[in-house]
Amino acid sequence: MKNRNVDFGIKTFILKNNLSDNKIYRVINNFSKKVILANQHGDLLTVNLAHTNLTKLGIDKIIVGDYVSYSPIEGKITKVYPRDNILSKVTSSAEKSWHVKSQKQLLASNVDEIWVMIAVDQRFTIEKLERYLETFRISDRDPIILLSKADHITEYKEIKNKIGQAYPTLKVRTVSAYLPETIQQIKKMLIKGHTIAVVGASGVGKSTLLNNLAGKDVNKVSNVRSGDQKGRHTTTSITLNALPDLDIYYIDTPGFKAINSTAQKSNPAVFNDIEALAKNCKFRNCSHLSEPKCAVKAAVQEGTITEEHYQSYINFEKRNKK
Ligand SMILES: Nc1nc2c(ncn2[C@@H]2O[C@H](COP(=O)(O)OP(=O)(O)OP(=O)(O)O)[C@@H](O)[C@H]2O)c(=O)[nH]1
Ligand SMILES: [Zn+2]
Repeated sequence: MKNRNVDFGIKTFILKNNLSDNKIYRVINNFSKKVILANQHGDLLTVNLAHTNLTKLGIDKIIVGDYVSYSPIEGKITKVYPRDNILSKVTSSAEKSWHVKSQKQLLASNVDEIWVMIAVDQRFTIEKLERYLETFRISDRDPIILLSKADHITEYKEIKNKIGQAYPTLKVRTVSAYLPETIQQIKKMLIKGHTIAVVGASGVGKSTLLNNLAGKDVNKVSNVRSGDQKGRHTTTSITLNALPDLDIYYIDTPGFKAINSTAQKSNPAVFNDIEALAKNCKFRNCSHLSEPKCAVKAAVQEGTITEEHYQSYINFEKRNKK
Protein backbone atom coordinates (compact mmCIF):
# COMPACT_ATOMS: atom_id res chain seq x y z
CA MET A 1 0.00 0.00 0.00
CA LYS A 2 1.41 3.30 -1.03
CA ASN A 3 0.71 6.36 1.01
CA ARG A 4 1.24 9.92 -0.02
CA ASN A 5 4.04 11.76 1.75
CA VAL A 6 5.38 8.66 3.36
CA ASP A 7 9.10 8.47 2.85
CA PHE A 8 9.97 7.48 6.43
CA GLY A 9 12.37 10.39 6.64
CA ILE A 10 14.60 8.87 3.98
CA LYS A 11 14.49 11.78 1.52
CA THR A 12 15.57 14.24 4.19
CA PHE A 13 18.25 11.83 5.34
CA ILE A 14 19.67 11.53 1.81
CA LEU A 15 19.68 15.30 1.35
CA LYS A 16 21.13 16.03 4.76
CA ASN A 17 23.99 13.61 4.28
CA ASN A 18 24.54 14.36 0.64
CA LEU A 19 24.21 10.73 -0.33
CA SER A 20 24.14 9.49 -3.88
CA ASP A 21 22.89 6.07 -2.88
CA ASN A 22 19.16 6.03 -3.30
CA LYS A 23 18.81 2.42 -2.17
CA ILE A 24 18.37 3.57 1.37
CA TYR A 25 15.83 2.03 3.67
CA ARG A 26 14.61 2.69 7.18
CA VAL A 27 14.11 -0.03 9.75
CA ILE A 28 10.54 0.12 10.97
CA ASN A 29 10.37 -3.11 12.89
CA ASN A 30 12.76 -5.72 14.14
CA PHE A 31 12.35 -9.25 15.28
CA SER A 32 15.06 -11.61 16.40
CA LYS A 33 16.06 -12.74 12.92
CA LYS A 34 14.14 -10.43 10.64
CA VAL A 35 13.63 -6.75 10.07
CA ILE A 36 10.99 -4.86 8.17
CA LEU A 37 12.41 -2.13 5.99
CA ALA A 38 10.64 0.77 4.30
CA ASN A 39 11.87 2.61 1.25
CA GLN A 40 11.30 6.24 0.35
CA HIS A 41 8.15 5.38 -1.58
CA GLY A 42 6.58 3.82 1.46
CA ASP A 43 6.97 0.22 0.30
CA LEU A 44 7.73 -2.32 2.99
CA LEU A 45 9.77 -5.46 2.77
CA THR A 46 10.82 -8.15 5.15
CA VAL A 47 14.49 -9.02 5.26
CA ASN A 48 15.82 -12.16 6.80
CA LEU A 49 19.02 -11.31 8.63
CA ALA A 50 20.65 -14.69 8.03
CA HIS A 51 22.99 -13.23 5.40
CA THR A 52 23.75 -10.01 7.22
CA ASN A 53 26.95 -9.96 9.21
CA LEU A 54 26.40 -7.45 11.99
CA THR A 55 29.95 -7.63 13.28
CA LYS A 56 31.21 -6.69 9.85
CA LEU A 57 28.85 -3.74 9.84
CA GLY A 58 30.33 -2.68 13.17
CA ILE A 59 27.17 -2.94 15.24
CA ASP A 60 25.62 -5.29 17.80
CA LYS A 61 22.08 -4.92 16.68
CA ILE A 62 19.93 -3.34 14.04
CA ILE A 63 17.31 -1.14 15.68
CA VAL A 64 14.09 0.56 14.70
CA GLY A 65 14.85 3.94 13.18
CA ASP A 66 18.14 2.92 11.57
CA TYR A 67 18.88 4.02 8.04
CA VAL A 68 20.47 1.18 6.08
CA SER A 69 21.58 0.17 2.61
CA TYR A 70 20.12 -3.06 1.41
CA SER A 71 21.23 -5.18 -1.50
CA PRO A 72 18.30 -7.17 -2.91
CA ILE A 73 20.66 -9.32 -4.99
CA GLU A 74 22.74 -10.40 -2.03
CA GLY A 75 19.68 -10.38 0.22
CA LYS A 76 21.52 -8.56 2.93
CA ILE A 77 21.98 -5.25 4.63
CA THR A 78 25.28 -3.84 3.46
CA LYS A 79 25.54 -0.73 5.58
CA VAL A 80 24.04 0.81 8.70
CA TYR A 81 24.45 4.58 8.62
CA PRO A 82 25.84 6.30 11.69
CA ARG A 83 23.02 7.08 14.09
CA ASP A 84 22.18 10.63 15.09
CA ASN A 85 21.23 9.36 18.49
CA ILE A 86 20.01 6.26 20.27
CA LEU A 87 17.13 5.98 22.68
CA SER A 88 17.99 3.40 25.26
CA LYS A 89 16.46 1.92 28.32
CA VAL A 90 18.83 1.55 31.21
CA THR A 91 17.75 -0.81 33.92
CA SER A 92 19.50 -2.12 36.96
CA SER A 93 18.64 -5.45 38.34
CA ALA A 94 20.15 -7.51 41.04
CA GLU A 95 20.42 -11.05 39.97
CA LYS A 96 21.95 -14.07 41.59
CA SER A 97 25.25 -12.38 42.06
CA TRP A 98 26.03 -9.65 44.56
CA HIS A 99 26.60 -7.23 41.78
CA VAL A 100 23.99 -4.92 40.49
CA LYS A 101 23.74 -5.38 36.79
CA SER A 102 23.14 -2.35 34.69
CA GLN A 103 21.62 -3.23 31.38
CA LYS A 104 21.26 -0.99 28.43
CA GLN A 105 18.63 -1.95 25.94
CA LEU A 106 18.68 -0.11 22.63
CA LEU A 107 15.14 0.89 21.72
CA ALA A 108 15.31 3.16 18.70
CA SER A 109 17.63 5.39 16.72
CA ASN A 110 17.47 8.69 14.85
CA VAL A 111 14.78 10.03 17.13
CA ASP A 112 13.84 13.72 17.06
CA GLU A 113 11.59 13.78 20.11
CA ILE A 114 11.03 11.51 23.05
CA TRP A 115 7.71 11.63 24.85
CA VAL A 116 7.54 10.07 28.28
CA MET A 117 3.89 9.33 28.90
CA ILE A 118 2.60 9.30 32.45
CA ALA A 119 -1.07 8.60 33.19
CA VAL A 120 -2.41 10.93 35.87
CA ASP A 121 -4.77 8.30 37.27
CA GLN A 122 -1.81 6.30 38.50
CA ARG A 123 0.08 7.02 41.68
CA PHE A 124 2.60 9.75 41.01
CA THR A 125 5.72 10.83 42.81
CA ILE A 126 8.60 13.00 41.69
CA GLU A 127 10.88 10.02 42.39
CA LYS A 128 8.92 8.00 39.89
CA LEU A 129 9.31 10.72 37.30
CA GLU A 130 13.03 10.84 38.02
CA ARG A 131 13.28 7.12 37.58
CA TYR A 132 11.66 7.40 34.17
CA LEU A 133 14.07 10.14 33.19
CA GLU A 134 17.00 8.02 34.31
CA THR A 135 15.71 4.95 32.56
CA PHE A 136 14.97 6.38 29.13
CA ARG A 137 18.00 8.13 27.87
CA ILE A 138 18.84 9.83 24.70
CA SER A 139 22.10 11.64 24.38
CA ASP A 140 21.11 14.87 22.74
CA ARG A 141 17.47 15.62 23.56
CA ASP A 142 15.39 16.53 26.54
CA PRO A 143 12.33 14.41 26.96
CA ILE A 144 8.84 15.86 26.83
CA ILE A 145 6.52 14.70 29.59
CA LEU A 146 3.09 13.84 28.30
CA LEU A 147 0.48 13.69 31.05
CA SER A 148 -2.20 11.35 29.75
CA LYS A 149 -5.75 10.66 30.91
CA ALA A 150 -6.01 14.34 31.83
CA ASP A 151 -9.77 13.90 32.01
CA HIS A 152 -8.96 12.99 35.62
CA ILE A 153 -8.86 16.71 36.23
CA THR A 154 -8.03 16.89 39.94
CA GLU A 155 -5.15 14.44 39.68
CA TYR A 156 -3.95 16.12 36.54
CA LYS A 157 -3.72 19.54 38.20
CA GLU A 158 -1.95 18.16 41.23
CA ILE A 159 0.66 16.31 39.19
CA LYS A 160 1.23 19.18 36.81
CA ASN A 161 1.89 21.45 39.80
CA LYS A 162 4.28 19.01 41.43
CA ILE A 163 6.31 18.68 38.26
CA GLY A 164 6.27 22.44 37.69
CA GLN A 165 7.68 23.03 41.15
CA ALA A 166 10.37 20.38 40.99
CA TYR A 167 11.37 20.81 37.36
CA PRO A 168 10.26 24.21 36.11
CA THR A 169 12.07 23.88 32.79
CA LEU A 170 10.82 20.44 31.87
CA LYS A 171 8.36 20.49 28.97
CA VAL A 172 5.01 19.11 30.05
CA ARG A 173 2.11 18.47 27.71
CA THR A 174 -1.36 17.20 28.26
CA VAL A 175 -3.53 14.66 26.52
CA SER A 176 -6.84 12.94 27.02
CA ALA A 177 -8.70 10.71 24.65
CA TYR A 178 -11.87 12.32 25.99
CA LEU A 179 -10.79 15.93 25.51
CA PRO A 180 -10.49 16.43 21.76
CA GLU A 181 -8.94 19.87 22.18
CA THR A 182 -5.89 18.25 23.80
CA ILE A 183 -5.41 16.07 20.73
CA GLN A 184 -5.64 19.19 18.58
CA GLN A 185 -3.03 20.92 20.73
CA ILE A 186 -0.67 17.98 20.38
CA LYS A 187 -1.18 18.04 16.62
CA LYS A 188 -0.38 21.75 16.49
CA MET A 189 2.92 21.19 18.25
CA LEU A 190 4.10 18.51 15.85
CA ILE A 191 7.07 19.32 13.68
CA LYS A 192 6.81 17.94 10.18
CA GLY A 193 9.15 15.09 9.39
CA HIS A 194 9.94 14.38 13.02
CA THR A 195 10.38 10.90 14.39
CA ILE A 196 8.84 10.71 17.85
CA ALA A 197 9.45 7.86 20.27
CA VAL A 198 6.80 7.36 22.89
CA VAL A 199 7.60 5.45 26.07
CA GLY A 200 5.58 4.77 29.17
CA ALA A 201 4.18 2.15 31.46
CA SER A 202 1.72 -0.37 30.18
CA GLY A 203 -1.77 1.06 29.85
CA VAL A 204 -0.94 4.77 29.98
CA GLY A 205 -2.53 5.32 26.58
CA LYS A 206 0.27 5.19 24.01
CA SER A 207 -1.70 3.23 21.43
CA THR A 208 -4.83 5.28 22.05
CA LEU A 209 -2.93 8.47 21.29
CA LEU A 210 -1.43 6.90 18.19
CA ASN A 211 -4.93 6.01 16.98
CA ASN A 212 -6.25 9.46 17.79
CA LEU A 213 -3.43 11.16 15.93
CA ALA A 214 -3.81 8.83 12.98
CA GLY A 215 -7.57 9.29 13.02
CA LYS A 216 -8.03 5.55 12.68
CA ASP A 217 -7.10 2.30 14.32
CA VAL A 218 -3.48 1.62 13.69
CA ASN A 219 -3.76 -1.98 14.65
CA LYS A 220 -0.07 -2.59 14.58
CA VAL A 221 -0.29 -4.95 11.64
CA SER A 222 2.17 -4.24 8.91
CA ASN A 223 1.27 -5.42 5.47
CA VAL A 224 4.44 -6.90 4.25
CA ARG A 225 5.29 -7.13 0.61
CA SER A 226 6.85 -10.31 -0.74
CA GLY A 227 6.39 -13.67 0.83
CA ASP A 228 3.29 -13.78 2.95
CA GLN A 229 0.71 -11.08 2.37
CA LYS A 230 -0.96 -11.79 5.65
CA GLY A 231 0.66 -9.13 7.70
CA ARG A 232 2.19 -9.55 11.05
CA HIS A 233 1.13 -8.69 14.55
CA THR A 234 3.76 -6.64 16.22
CA THR A 235 2.10 -5.71 19.47
CA THR A 236 5.04 -6.81 21.54
CA SER A 237 7.73 -5.12 19.52
CA ILE A 238 8.82 -1.60 18.82
CA THR A 239 7.21 -0.21 15.69
CA LEU A 240 7.79 2.89 13.65
CA ASN A 241 4.43 4.04 12.30
CA ALA A 242 4.04 6.59 9.55
CA LEU A 243 1.28 9.16 10.03
CA PRO A 244 1.06 10.54 6.50
CA ASP A 245 -1.56 13.20 7.18
CA LEU A 246 0.57 14.74 9.90
CA ASP A 247 3.89 13.96 8.27
CA ILE A 248 5.37 12.44 11.39
CA TYR A 249 6.70 9.05 12.45
CA TYR A 250 5.53 7.64 15.75
CA ILE A 251 7.59 4.95 17.42
CA ASP A 252 5.31 3.01 19.72
CA THR A 253 7.18 1.02 22.33
CA PRO A 254 5.74 -1.83 24.36
CA GLY A 255 4.72 -0.67 27.81
CA PHE A 256 6.82 -1.72 30.73
CA LYS A 257 5.32 -3.02 33.95
CA ALA A 258 7.27 -1.06 36.47
CA ILE A 259 10.61 0.54 36.83
CA ASN A 260 12.97 -0.54 39.61
CA SER A 261 10.36 0.02 42.24
CA THR A 262 12.64 0.59 45.17
CA ALA A 263 11.07 1.88 48.34
CA GLN A 264 9.13 5.10 47.98
CA LYS A 265 11.02 7.81 49.79
CA SER A 266 8.13 9.95 50.99
CA ASN A 267 8.88 9.22 54.63
CA PRO A 268 12.58 8.46 54.56
CA ALA A 269 13.98 9.84 57.80
CA VAL A 270 12.07 7.39 59.97
CA PHE A 271 13.48 4.42 58.14
CA ASN A 272 16.97 5.66 57.34
CA ASP A 273 18.46 2.93 59.50
CA ILE A 274 16.59 0.22 57.61
CA GLU A 275 17.45 1.64 54.23
CA ALA A 276 21.11 1.73 55.21
CA LEU A 277 20.93 -1.91 56.27
CA ALA A 278 19.10 -2.86 53.08
CA LYS A 279 22.21 -2.00 51.09
CA ASN A 280 23.73 -5.19 52.51
CA CYS A 281 20.88 -7.44 51.48
CA LYS A 282 21.83 -10.05 48.95
CA PHE A 283 19.16 -8.86 46.53
CA ARG A 284 18.96 -5.25 45.56
CA ASN A 285 15.18 -5.44 45.30
CA CYS A 286 14.89 -7.39 48.53
CA SER A 287 11.50 -6.94 50.16
CA HIS A 288 12.94 -7.98 53.54
CA LEU A 289 10.17 -10.52 53.97
CA SER A 290 11.49 -13.90 52.98
CA GLU A 291 14.57 -13.46 50.83
CA PRO A 292 17.76 -15.25 51.88
CA LYS A 293 20.68 -13.23 53.24
CA CYS A 294 18.45 -10.30 54.12
CA ALA A 295 20.43 -7.84 56.21
CA VAL A 296 17.28 -6.26 57.61
CA LYS A 297 15.88 -9.49 58.98
CA ALA A 298 19.30 -10.35 60.34
CA ALA A 299 19.32 -7.06 62.21
CA VAL A 300 15.90 -7.85 63.72
CA GLN A 301 17.20 -11.20 64.87
CA GLU A 302 20.30 -9.65 66.39
CA GLY A 303 18.14 -7.04 68.09
CA THR A 304 19.84 -4.11 66.34
CA ILE A 305 16.40 -2.98 65.26
CA THR A 306 13.20 -3.79 67.09
CA GLU A 307 10.50 -6.05 65.76
CA GLU A 308 8.00 -3.12 65.97
CA HIS A 309 10.21 -0.84 63.95
CA TYR A 310 10.65 -3.57 61.35
CA GLN A 311 6.87 -4.16 61.19
CA SER A 312 6.08 -0.50 60.74
CA TYR A 313 8.59 -0.35 57.91
CA ILE A 314 7.02 -3.38 56.21
CA ASN A 315 3.58 -1.82 56.57
CA PHE A 316 4.83 1.47 55.17
CA GLU A 317 6.26 -0.40 52.20
CA LYS A 318 3.01 -2.24 51.62
CA ARG A 319 1.03 1.00 51.61
CA ASN A 320 3.41 2.58 49.18
CA LYS A 321 3.72 -0.23 46.69
CA LYS A 322 2.09 0.63 43.39
N1 LIG B 1 -9.70 7.97 31.20
C1 LIG B 1 -8.92 7.77 30.12
N2 LIG B 1 -8.62 6.50 29.73
C2 LIG B 1 -7.83 6.34 28.66
C3 LIG B 1 -7.30 7.45 27.94
N3 LIG B 1 -6.52 6.98 26.94
C4 LIG B 1 -6.55 5.63 27.02
N4 LIG B 1 -7.35 5.24 28.04
C5 LIG B 1 -7.63 3.84 28.42
O1 LIG B 1 -6.47 3.24 28.98
C6 LIG B 1 -6.36 1.87 28.59
C7 LIG B 1 -4.98 1.58 27.98
O2 LIG B 1 -4.79 2.34 26.81
P1 LIG B 1 -3.71 1.93 25.70
O3 LIG B 1 -3.71 3.01 24.67
O4 LIG B 1 -3.95 0.54 25.24
O5 LIG B 1 -2.37 1.97 26.56
P2 LIG B 1 -0.87 1.61 26.08
O6 LIG B 1 0.00 2.59 26.73
O7 LIG B 1 -0.81 1.51 24.59
O8 LIG B 1 -0.68 0.17 26.72
P3 LIG B 1 0.40 -0.97 26.31
O9 LIG B 1 0.07 -1.39 24.90
O10 LIG B 1 0.16 -2.04 27.32
O11 LIG B 1 1.74 -0.36 26.45
C8 LIG B 1 -7.51 1.62 27.63
O12 LIG B 1 -8.54 0.99 28.35
C9 LIG B 1 -7.95 3.01 27.20
O13 LIG B 1 -9.32 3.06 26.89
C10 LIG B 1 -7.65 8.77 28.39
O14 LIG B 1 -7.25 9.80 27.84
N5 LIG B 1 -8.46 8.86 29.48
ZN1 LIG C 1 16.37 -7.58 52.81
